Order: sequence, then structure tokens, then C-alpha cells
Amino acid sequence: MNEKPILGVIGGSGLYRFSALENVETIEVETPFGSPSSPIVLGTLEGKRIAFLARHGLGHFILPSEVNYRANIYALKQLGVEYVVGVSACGSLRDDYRPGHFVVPDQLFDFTRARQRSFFGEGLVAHIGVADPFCPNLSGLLYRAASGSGATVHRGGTFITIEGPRFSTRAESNLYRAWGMSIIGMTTCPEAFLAREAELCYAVLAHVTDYDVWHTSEEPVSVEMVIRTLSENVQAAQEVIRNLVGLLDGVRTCECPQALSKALITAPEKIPLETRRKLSLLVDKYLPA
Ligand SMILES: CSC[C@H]1O[C@H](OP(=O)(O)O)[C@H](O)[C@@H]1O
Ligand SMILES: Nc1ncnc2[nH]cnc12
Repeated sequence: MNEKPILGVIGGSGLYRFSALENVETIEVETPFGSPSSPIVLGTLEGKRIAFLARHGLGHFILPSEVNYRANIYALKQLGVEYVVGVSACGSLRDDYRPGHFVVPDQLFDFTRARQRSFFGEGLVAHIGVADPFCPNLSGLLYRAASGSGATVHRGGTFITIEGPRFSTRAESNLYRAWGMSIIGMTTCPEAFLAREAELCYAVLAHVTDYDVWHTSEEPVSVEMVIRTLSENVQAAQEVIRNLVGLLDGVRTCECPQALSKALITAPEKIPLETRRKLSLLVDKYLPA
């Protein structure tokens, strides 16, 4: 089946397969930035094609700092995807965002330090705008889809991405709370920024799995705790995606499809041919042939 997938889903911790898909086909994709974290599974949901990949690989062997975020996003772009949902486990930094709840965040705080966070460089400079890092339209639909699943869902909140792989100290956790952060994870930066550079609509479905380490009456986060909460939520996440697919009409009225239009600064004649070729999928529409 050659129909382009409308939606890409990047599964995080605990979501390594999307069992609800029908007519499944698994493909290996290569990009100018290397291989994505896993083979990509194409399948049908509610009569529409979607693409699924596992962020940490099948068997969860890739650290948050080692994920090839560029290859993951570029691979989805190559397949013709226009919408991407990143599914993530996260810790809560607020009392009212409880383990078992979903959050569709509206802000992002990048506290990572050792990641490739742009497709650009090597002679082609772009400064992408990410004031609102998540697509507002897709986030709105995702919130509706999640609300329709019967789960408790929070619309909005600031998601801080730490480098990991270790969890936070209590001092760090309390500082993030004092800064007004709502939830904490290790992967949304740079995934969201790369999706914006690729002019994809991107939103996050965050499962709250724990209260990080700040809560005085709850156990500090552990992998065991995250996976226990997630295993109860994996079916719900797929239900949310099913609802979302039903809401997507493929007509994008947000600014994501033109995100690069005001971002490129390099004089076209200065762009090395090799870089131009590598990024052609992203930049050809803005540069002379
Ligand atoms: C398994 S606990 C820490 C791990 O879980 C989250 O992963 P993801 O965002 O891919 O769901 C967090 O970011 C860490 O990578
Ligand atoms: N408390 C936490 N900190 C960072 N990443 C997480 N993923 C799930 N829970 C987390």
C-alpha cells in the first residue's frame, strides 16, 4: 500500500509497539542523518495510514542522550507524514498532575546539554522560531482525543527536558518546581524543535508516571515505578491516538507548514552543494533551483 501516512507516532518508554494497527508493514528507513531508532511500522487505524517508531529502540537500548532525534524526525518527513505525536513518560512537578493522568503540555524548557538539536549547520544557517514549541491545533485535537478516552487529561503545562539518564536530585526537583515547571522528562527536546524545523505539526501526549522526587509522602521515582504506571496506560494511549486519527482532516491551518519561511539566513550562493543536497527535503521550496 503506497498511501502516505498522515500521522507519525513516536512511542516512548513502555510504548514499543502499536498493537491496534491493521494491515501492518515494517520498513527500514535511512536518512541523511543516519538510521532512526527502530524500523518504522506502517499500519491502518480508523481507515487512515499511520507510521510508528520506538524512540528508545525495540528492547529499550538507546539512552535519551543517544537517541538519533534527527533521523527519527527526518524519516517521518521522508514518508510524507505531516503530524507527529510524541508519546512520553514523565514525572509530575505539581500535586494536581497525578500519576495515571495525561498531560498535553503547551510549553517546553530545554535543560539538555549534549544533543544535536538542529538539522542545520555545515554552511547553511537557520534560526527556527519556537516561542510556542508545540503545534496549537494538533495539541488541541490531541487534548480532545485524550478527553474522549475517559482518562484525566490536563491541557497545558511546561515540560522540562533534562539530560538524564539519571533522575533528579531533590534540590533539582524543587528548583524546577520553583521555576514553575509542571512535568519532567528526558526526550521532548530536541524532538519538538526538529519537528518544527521539518515543518511538521508536533504535539506531546505525556503520561504522568510518578511525582519525581520532590513529594514528601510519595516514593522517589524509579524505572520500576514508571513502567508499572505505564503498563496500565499503554492501551489508553493507543485509544487516544485512535480518537485523534478520527479528528485529523489533513488540512493544516497553523503556521507549522511555513515554519522555515522566516528562518533561513544564508546567502543561497554560499550554501555548500553537499549540505543543500542533504537538506533538500526541507529547504528546496525556499531556495532557487
Ligand atoms: C524509563 S524512565 C525515564 C525515561 O522515560 C521517559 O522516556 P520517554 O520520554 O521516551 O517516554 C524519559 O524521558 C526517560 O527517557
Ligand atoms: N521523574 C522523571 N524524570 C525524568 N524523566 C522521567 N520519565 C518518567 N518520569 C521521569
